[in-house]
Amino acid sequence: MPRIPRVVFIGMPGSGKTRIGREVASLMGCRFYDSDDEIERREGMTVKEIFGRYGEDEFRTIERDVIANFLEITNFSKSHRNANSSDESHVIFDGVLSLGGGAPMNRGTQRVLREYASHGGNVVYLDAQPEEAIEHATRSGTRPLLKHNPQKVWMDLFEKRDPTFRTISTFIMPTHGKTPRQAAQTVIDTLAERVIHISGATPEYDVRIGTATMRHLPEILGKKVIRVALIHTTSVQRHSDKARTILRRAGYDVTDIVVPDAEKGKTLRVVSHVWDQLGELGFTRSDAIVGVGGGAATDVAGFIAATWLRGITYINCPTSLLAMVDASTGGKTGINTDAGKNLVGSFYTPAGVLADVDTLRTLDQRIFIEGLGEVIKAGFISDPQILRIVENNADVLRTLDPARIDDDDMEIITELIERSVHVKAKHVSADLKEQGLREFLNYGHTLGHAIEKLEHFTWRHGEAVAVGMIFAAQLAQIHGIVDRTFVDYTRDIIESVGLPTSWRGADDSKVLDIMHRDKKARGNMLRFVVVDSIGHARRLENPSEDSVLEALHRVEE
Ligand SMILES: NC(=O)c1ccc[n+]([C@@H]2O[C@H](COP(=O)([O-])OP(=O)(O)OC[C@H]3O[C@@H](n4cnc5c(N)ncnc54)[C@H](O)[C@@H]3O)[C@@H](O)[C@H]2O)c1
Ligand SMILES: O=C(O)C(=O)C[C@@H](O)[C@H](O)[C@H](O)COP(=O)(O)O
Repeated sequence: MPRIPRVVFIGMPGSGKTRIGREVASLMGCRFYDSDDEIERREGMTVKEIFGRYGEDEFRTIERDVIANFLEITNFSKSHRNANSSDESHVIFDGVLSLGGGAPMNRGTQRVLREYASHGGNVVYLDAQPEEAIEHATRSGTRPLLKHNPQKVWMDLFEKRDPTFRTISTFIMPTHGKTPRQAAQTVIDTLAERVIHISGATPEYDVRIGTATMRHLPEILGKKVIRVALIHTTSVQRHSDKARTILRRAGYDVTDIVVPDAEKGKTLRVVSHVWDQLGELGFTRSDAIVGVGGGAATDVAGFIAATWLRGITYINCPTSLLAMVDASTGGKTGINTDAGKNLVGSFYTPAGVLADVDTLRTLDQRIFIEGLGEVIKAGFISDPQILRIVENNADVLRTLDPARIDDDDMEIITELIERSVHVKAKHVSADLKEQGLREFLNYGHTLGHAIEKLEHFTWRHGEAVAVGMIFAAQLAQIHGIVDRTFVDYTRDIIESVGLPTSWRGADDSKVLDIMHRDKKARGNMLRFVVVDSIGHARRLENPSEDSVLEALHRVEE
């Protein structure tokens, strides 16, 4: 089976393509290759001699062929493949390749790199500080190009190459302040991330799930952003501290804006107060918001971003399981009003979602388990494998102490997050504004939102959704859509992870009243999402009030 480099480094002269590339290869226990060495071996001449004898155009053609050969472009089949997963594959991703500084400027080489990346290859742009890179590049005195006025020559090249490097790379790695070893470790951590692309929205963006993912904040914000408002609650202070450090190191002017915890933060009063703060700070359209926290914090941060100056850039850094699997992705932003939950908001897409799974370690156990409500929902509406993983690991999940998550637990949790985000991505990419498919993400929410409101938010969102799913299953059974076994299975899996399975809280009329204010309702007609077989959702429109109340009474037991 052909072997293809797992990562290809590109960058300016002196950016560390060889030093960092070698470190990455050594940490991964694989071989390091340099395209210039390979060209010299193949041609039996030095790069300088090839330039001298044939000129740059011919050199770039040879270089393109060597790189294409390395990347086995012709061996790629149409089947999906991912260098970062163990998916079945017709090639093995192994080794590290470093390219000559000017290589990605050749159109043919660009096509080769794009094809490689489209099959899961990693093209890493080492983004070095000019002074450091120039110093490194000129130190050996072996680069003829930089012999005279290296500062100007390097900067001119940088102006030309940087935009291309940014578009051609699959990720950009700022190297400033890092030893080659640290930079290599960061590359390896990034390669281990699970990345889910969200399309069908402007901007399109990635959800990155892994460790220390907040390091990507600067590369997503880019160079135009000057001020960043870091919106968070005090309960996640240590995580927002990390974000602040990363942002300040990258040169942003960062202001912390602390909002009240949980649903208390999702109010117009809080939003209005933050608008005032942004006004005082002189926030312009080229400034940005970073929301760090649970789903309530990311919902309100997103809403503020959507409404300030009619929309500025924002990034979500979810820190609860529920926010990672659901709330942070998809661009539903909003606040609660006296009339009900999430009744005011907008669809406004983040520029990126950075889920650092290590932040889960500071969660309360109840909040962790709550998140499983939305995980199970994703399983019921779209991905039966999620339910199998939950079933197989129910004891671990129910008794998990987040402070003591070990590697095996983390693997299970990360898999559940990744799968749930895929479910979310499928629905929001196809239907950002909830005109059809996206409604299925609301499974369990019609009663769920009513419970939250009637219990004055003492019930957690995921807990209420859990009971809401049992209610929806009961309703589906009453309407002959599923049988009793399905209802029992729903209740059992929810119970197995320690989520509530019943609720008795209010007059029927109060529950019905809130259900009528659900966003899925149309006029006087109630509409529900039900599941007719595991992994497949559909709508149930205008069921009789008797059947709705019968289902409600069944969850009181
Ligand atoms: N926009 C969407 O698509 C979407 C989807 C699902 C849920 N939601 C919303 O998300 C909210 C529920 O999210 P949630 O369950 O994360 O609740 P939450 O935001 O209230 O967070 C739960 C609690 O955990 C704390 N917390 C969060 N991360 C922590 C950490 N790492 N360490 C310690 N404490 C931490 C929070 O401060 C809070 O006290 C609801 O408002 C719900 O409506 C939105
Ligand atoms: O993203 C969606 O769409 C969802 O419905 C996801 C839900 O899990 C989430 O709770 C959402 O906030 C509910 O939206 P709402 O419009 O019903 O309030």
